[in-house]
Amino acid sequence: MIFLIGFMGSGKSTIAKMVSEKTNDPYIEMDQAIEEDEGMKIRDMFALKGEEYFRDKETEFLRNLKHDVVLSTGGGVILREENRVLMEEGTVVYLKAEWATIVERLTGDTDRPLWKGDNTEKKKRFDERLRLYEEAADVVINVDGKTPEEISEEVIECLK
Ligand SMILES: Nc1ncnc2c1ncn2[C@@H]1O[C@H](COP(=O)(O)OP(=O)(O)O)[C@@H](O)[C@H]1O
Ligand SMILES: O=C(O)C1=C[C@@H](OP(=O)(O)O)[C@@H](O)[C@H](O)C1
Ligand SMILES: [Mg+2]
Repeated sequence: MIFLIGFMGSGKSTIAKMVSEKTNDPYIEMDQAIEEDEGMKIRDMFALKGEEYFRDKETEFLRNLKHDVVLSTGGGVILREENRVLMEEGTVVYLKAEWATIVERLTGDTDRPLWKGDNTEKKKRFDERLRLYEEAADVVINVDGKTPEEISEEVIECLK
């Protein structure tokens, strides 16, 4: 099992798909799987049911994961201790991006309910989470200035 973790915009969804295409290992995009299970977009889930409801779905998803897959998680998966413990079952790869990289990629994004407010608020969330990503990670890959192609190759390389 490979878990890709990292802040919103670090490239988890993009890289999981690419790694899976290169290795032929199956992959799951956790946010997408939850959206399909719930029949609802994540931003609507946050708005209608609240963040905790979504967090429960994330934990449930990890508890029920049976098959060996490449999994792109959502950026907040590291918030719950139970999730961090569940991910110890596999290799946790942290896609580490500088704040400037995140801003460059997500400016104008309206899909992510927690990508909101002014930059100080967003940066605070980023800073608060850094330690949790580092702690949960088995492997850290710096993604700044690299193409998805290069990052995918690095992920595959470090899993050998
Ligand atoms: N290495 C990269 N270089 C440039 N843009 C990237 C790279 N990886 C992802 N992106 C872009 O950044 C945005 C966020 O990527 P995404 O895979 O959704 O991240 P996450 O799942 O971590 O939030 C998307 O628009 C994606 O195309
Ligand atoms: O960081 C977060 O708390 C979240 C990140 C999102 O996934 P991405 O990291 O793929 O954007 C998604 O799970 C949800 O909007 C919450
Ligand atoms: Mg994603």
